[in-house]
Amino acid sequence: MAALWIAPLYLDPFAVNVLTRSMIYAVLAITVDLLWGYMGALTFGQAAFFGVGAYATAMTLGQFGGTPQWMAAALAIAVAAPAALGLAVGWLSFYRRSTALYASVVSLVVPIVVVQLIYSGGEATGSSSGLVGFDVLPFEIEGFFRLAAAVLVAATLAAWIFVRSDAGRALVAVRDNDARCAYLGLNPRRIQIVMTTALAGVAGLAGFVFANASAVVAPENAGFLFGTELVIWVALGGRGTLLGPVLGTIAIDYLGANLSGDLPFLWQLLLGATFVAVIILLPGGLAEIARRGLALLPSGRAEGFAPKLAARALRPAETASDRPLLKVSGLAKSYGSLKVLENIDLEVRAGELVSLVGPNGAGKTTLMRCLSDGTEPIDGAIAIGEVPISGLSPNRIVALGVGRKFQVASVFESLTVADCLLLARASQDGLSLVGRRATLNLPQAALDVMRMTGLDRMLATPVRLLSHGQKQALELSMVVALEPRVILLDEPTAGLTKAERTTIGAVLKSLTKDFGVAAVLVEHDLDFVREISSRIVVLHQGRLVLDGTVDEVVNSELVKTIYSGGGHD
Ligand SMILES: Nc1ncnc2c1ncn2[C@@H]1O[C@H](COP(=O)(O)OP(=O)(O)OP(=O)(O)O)[C@@H](O)[C@H]1O
Repeated sequence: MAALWIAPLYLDPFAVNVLTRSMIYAVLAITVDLLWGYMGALTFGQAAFFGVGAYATAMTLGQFGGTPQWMAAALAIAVAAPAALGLAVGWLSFYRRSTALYASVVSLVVPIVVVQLIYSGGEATGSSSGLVGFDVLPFEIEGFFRLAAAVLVAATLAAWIFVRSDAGRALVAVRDNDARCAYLGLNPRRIQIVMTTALAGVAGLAGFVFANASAVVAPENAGFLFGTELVIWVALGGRGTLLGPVLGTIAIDYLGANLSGDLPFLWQLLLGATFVAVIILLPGGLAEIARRGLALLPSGRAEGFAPKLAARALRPAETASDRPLLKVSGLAKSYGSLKVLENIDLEVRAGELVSLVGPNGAGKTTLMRCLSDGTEPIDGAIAIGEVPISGLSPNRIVALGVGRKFQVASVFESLTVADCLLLARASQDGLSLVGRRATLNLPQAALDVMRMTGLDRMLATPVRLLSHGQKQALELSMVVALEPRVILLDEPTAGLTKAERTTIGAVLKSLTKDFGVAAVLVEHDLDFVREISSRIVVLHQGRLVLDGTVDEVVNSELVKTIYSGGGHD
């Protein structure tokens, strides 16, 4: 801060002017980095929000003058207008079932639309010539330099605190695996929309400073070319790091201003070639070089953060009752003309562990999907407790008390073991926007799974370094940490050793017997099924062909025929 404060006294006016602009662009680079580097949404739209903020400032000050009241009003409009546009764009980009590519295309269209609006705005927007001659803050160039520096330092600090907080972990979780986020009861769409809105507001703030500092706004400030440049600067600097994009943007914009006047084509060529080289050779950007250098120093290899683990008291056991916790009536599901499930009736009560068996392709995973996602098109009805789940997205079904473990372990590869568990508790314990939770309170059953697989000693380990079996165990711990009333488990023991399987069996038995959880388990290991199930349901070619006690099913001729490859219609 001190260096930035005195820098304008030692720099020539050209450098002061250019660096003021570069630092404002660096604020924008931070917003692109948070959206793309951390949350995984490649965006070209930040230029549009910046342009709207700059134009809102210029139009307000041009119309009403730069009195303190109108200056404050211009600032408020410069933040609120892009934020409102950001809300609309966020909603359009991240509605349910939209893809990442779709969101990027929307972000590309927004600057084009905004520029067209500026062109067709006549005198109000100055059309292609932009706006000049409006009142600005009464600063000298040094004052604007310091204002830009203060905004940049504040934005960098705020972003730094945020990405290191618990909530920052949720951002990375959305990038890694938004489906898992939803199945932990978080709402990834809402996180994406809130971030788009908030960062559109920050871009608008940068636009306010820019309009004041440069005293001119032009359509290029909102255009998609500028939006693309921001992406290039962030990629070169190192997306997913904060200092990389900040320093990268300042360096490239400053160099560009110095070189592009004399060598416009050569500069573009140089920048393009460096961009391609960095993407191919150094996907982590220039920050990667710094990181590799730091990692060589003993002090550079800092251990990741790990909270203390503690057991939390589970809520009292669900009282045994005749009312089913899970009720499926007349369920049918087709993919086009392929009927995958037909006329399924199933009830699971508190304390029951129902195993779902059947040959490959019988429809077991599809049934699990229908039970945990109310937006799947189906015929028939499914209720959790007494609440019909039709139309409810997975995160709302989690809120009804349903936890689902997937067939292939679904965890967050870029996060640590502790972070995964933290996110599993987020829907109940909340997430801090500024700090880290020091103690992680998990249900005893989740701790048991952790202890027996040694995960409790690997809290700071990145998930991508875990073995297949450890990832399975971690996902199971996460699902148990949700404290579900109904737990859906698709092959939870695949890839685990015999000893681990036995312990998982004991954990599941305890969850159902002692805590009244209703469990549905898909499992191919019939010995395991026999040991722990209270009932077995046999699915064959999409139909429920048998629902009985362990003995009834194991001794059934029909089951023997199905598993020996017979039983076809
Ligand atoms: N998204 C989809 N689109 C089209 N067909 C699908 C889809 N998902 C599943 N199917 C089909 O539905 C049938 C049932 O699949 P499902 O995965 O539910 O079986 P499963 O019993 O879980 O098998 P496995 O034990 O191999 O996991 C299969 O014929 C499969 O090809």
